[in-house]
This record gives sequence, structure tokens and C-alpha cells, in this order.
Amino acid sequence: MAHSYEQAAGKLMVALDFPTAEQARGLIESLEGIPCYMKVGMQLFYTGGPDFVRELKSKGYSVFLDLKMHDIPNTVKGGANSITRLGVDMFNVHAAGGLKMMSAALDGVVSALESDSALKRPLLIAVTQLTSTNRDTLNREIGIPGTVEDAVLSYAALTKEAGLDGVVASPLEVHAIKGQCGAGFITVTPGIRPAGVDAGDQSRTLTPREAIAQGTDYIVVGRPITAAVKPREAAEQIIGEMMQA
Ligand SMILES: O=C(O)c1cc(=O)[nH]c(=O)n1[C@@H]1O[C@H](COP(=O)(O)O)[C@@H](O)[C@H]1O
Repeated sequence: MAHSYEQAAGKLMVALDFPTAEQARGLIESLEGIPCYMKVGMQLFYTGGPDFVRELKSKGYSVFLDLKMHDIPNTVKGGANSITRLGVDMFNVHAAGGLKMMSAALDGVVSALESDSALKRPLLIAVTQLTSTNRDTLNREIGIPGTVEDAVLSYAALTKEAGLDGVVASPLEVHAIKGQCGAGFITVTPGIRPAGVDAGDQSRTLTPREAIAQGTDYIVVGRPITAAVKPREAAEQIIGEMMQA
């Protein structure tokens, strides 16, 4: 299915993995006018903090706060409450925290919404198996038997049972996740590498065009844009590929 420029750009989440807010602002300026999502992860949040998230929101961006919470249910509930109050559009937890932890995250969202009617409900998703994980990591290091896809599908089923909106997985698993959990269950897929770009630490990758053709809702792209000599051109090229999927 062909996408318009706006549809494709709206499915692109740019990972702002920078050490300082100043450096992130440089990239944001170079991408000005592109209606993409912005993802703030641990590296930037631990220096830029909530103020940087508010700055992105004031510029009109949709924001995915990627802090991958994984803790006891009560702590995650509190974290989810604070994140919801910050006004982000999406945030995540680790599905490995289990059913009670994921339900507690949802409770944290609901309690924040009840305390302030002006707040918008953020999408809450769970990380299945990190896109850097391969079968050897899974079986030999982590000690989970079976294929990576089996493990991803099992976490996706748990995430759905907990009532969350979707999962983070690799684009290679999108088809199976949608088949199992339904088309409306959101997939957010990092592990995106345009042809010829170094995979780095990512193990389970597809190109932007392939990922969109698999039916993913959002692709997360960091270094192929942030480390490019001309980031705007790299982003526009990726959006062009997405439009052709
Ligand atoms: O939750 C995430 O966003 C995430 C989950 C995952 O399984 N793999 C993964 O790469 N990510 C994030 O997606 C981004 C990918 O960045 P690049 O590999 O530079 O494109 C990084 O910010 C990661 O933290």
C-alpha cells in the first residue's frame, strides 16, 4: 500500500540518542518541518530530563519516551504515573517484568488521568526481545529455549493479556505478532537499516521499505539518521523508501 509523505513521516520515530540536549537540538533543527515522531531514550533523558521532553512537546512533536521500565509493580506504577503527567504520546516497559508489572504500569497511567482531566492517554507498549538479541544470546546467555520469534510471541501474548497497546519487536516478527494479537495491536520496530548501512549492534534488521511492507505501525531509526553526514537527506531518503512500500 502506497503511503503519502505525511503518513510515512508520521510512522518514522527518530531516536535522539545524544549525550546532551544541545546536540539533540542540532539534529532537530536539521529535521525541521518533517512531521516525524521523536524518541527520547535513556542517554538524553538522563541529562536533558523532563524539561527536554516538554521542549519537544512545545515544538509540536509527538514524543516516545523510551525508558524501558523493569522493576517491581509498585515502582513501575509510580514511574508510569510520572511519565503520563509529563504528557508524552508513548512510553514503554519491559514485558519480562511480567503480567503484574505491566498491569501496574497501566494502573499508573489511569491514576494520572484520573487526577488531571487535561491529560491525554499515552500509548503504553512493552519491549519483547531487544533487536540486538540473536538466538545464541537468547538460548545460551539468557537461558530461554526456542527461537527468538517464539519468545517474542510469548511476550506479545502476555502484553496483550495485560491490556497494553502493543509491543516493541524487530520488523522480522511483525507479521507473526499481528497474526496472533490482531492488526490493531501496535508494533514499534527498531533494527532498521537502509541498504548498505552498518548494522552495528543490531541483530534482527530490515530496511525501512521492508519493515513498512511487513505492516509495522512505526519504525525507530537512530544512527542511520543521527550519524549520517547529511541527516536531513538521510531522513528524506528513508521516508521516500517508506512511501514506496
Ligand atoms: O525500545 C526501543 O526503542 C528499542 C528496543 C529494541 O529492541 N531495540 C532498539 O534498538 N531500541 C532503540 O531503538 C534505537 C535504535 O537505534 P539505531 O540502532 O541507532 O537505529 C535505539 O534508541 C534503541 O535504544
